[in-house]
Amino acid sequence: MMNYSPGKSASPPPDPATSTASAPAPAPATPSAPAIRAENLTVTRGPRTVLRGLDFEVPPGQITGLLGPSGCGKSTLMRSIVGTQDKVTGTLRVLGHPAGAPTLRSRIGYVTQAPSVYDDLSVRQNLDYFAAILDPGRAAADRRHENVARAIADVDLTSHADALAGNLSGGQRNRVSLAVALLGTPELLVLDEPTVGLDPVLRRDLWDLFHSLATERRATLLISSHVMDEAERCHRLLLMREGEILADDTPEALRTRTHADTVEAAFLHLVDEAAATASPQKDQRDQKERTR
Ligand SMILES: Nc1ncnc2c1ncn2[C@@H]1O[C@H](COP(=O)(O)OP(=O)(O)OP(=O)(O)O)[C@@H](O)[C@H]1O
Repeated sequence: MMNYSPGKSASPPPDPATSTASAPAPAPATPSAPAIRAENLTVTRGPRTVLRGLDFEVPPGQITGLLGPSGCGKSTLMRSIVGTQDKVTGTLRVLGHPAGAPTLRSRIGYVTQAPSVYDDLSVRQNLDYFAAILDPGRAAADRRHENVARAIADVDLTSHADALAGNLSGGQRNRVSLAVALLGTPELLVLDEPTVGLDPVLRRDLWDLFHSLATERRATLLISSHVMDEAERCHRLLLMREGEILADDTPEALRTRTHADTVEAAFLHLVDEAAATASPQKDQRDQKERTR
């Protein structure tokens, strides 16, 4: 079990594997300044416009799910937010600064889809290495030791702390990456498909950890997934399709608005609605990009 006490929350979030439309995650009170604010955010990659004039806000201290089919632009949006994406135009403010500002480096934890760990180091050595970069010097040794132990416990790898990362399963290596991102106690965590390849028990435990980070550490989490049942675990959702935001709302409001039982059904409803109102210009543009 991960380092999380469900009893501390007013009402624990539902299990994504078994959650139903009647069990949305509780949302903490929303303070005013958004953690992320995008206006007319546009990104091109090669000849393609991958994100098309996005306008949205991500509230602080909550879990926002970024959902949509493969290739819709989720990773590109996350890369833009953490400042590693080229050819970004429009406005993108993160924790009150322009995305990519050096001052944000220690305030954001980012976990990519491919785990970034050293296979020839143990779990603890990986964490020690990144902790020494974040918080260098002899005087910080005790603090680093504590932070490393906490991050390893957060992701439930204490019993594997001395195993070589290269000998771990794919899901375990993903969790080492997540532990690295948790080291600096970041205010914003950007997690690109963190639950891919995990069994239902680990998935549930990770979602419990995410909720504890939001409720107890007041962190803001932006989590991408293309598994729609995980949407029910989020306080808010950004539903994406083909580089555009189809909806920006709570899971409950989305289901109510579309008269759907699940977020997946709501998403399909919104896709059909968007197709029905698509302009001939958009059809022409799509056709042109497909033939490039
Ligand atoms: N280097 C590149 N050059 C041109 N187009 C690219 C490049 N990388 C990605 N794309 C395109 O950008 C679009 C968005 O890709 P992105 O990886 O952001 O999608 P995604 O929603 O994260 O997909 P997945 O869920 O499969 O990870 C895709 O259509 C992809 O083909």
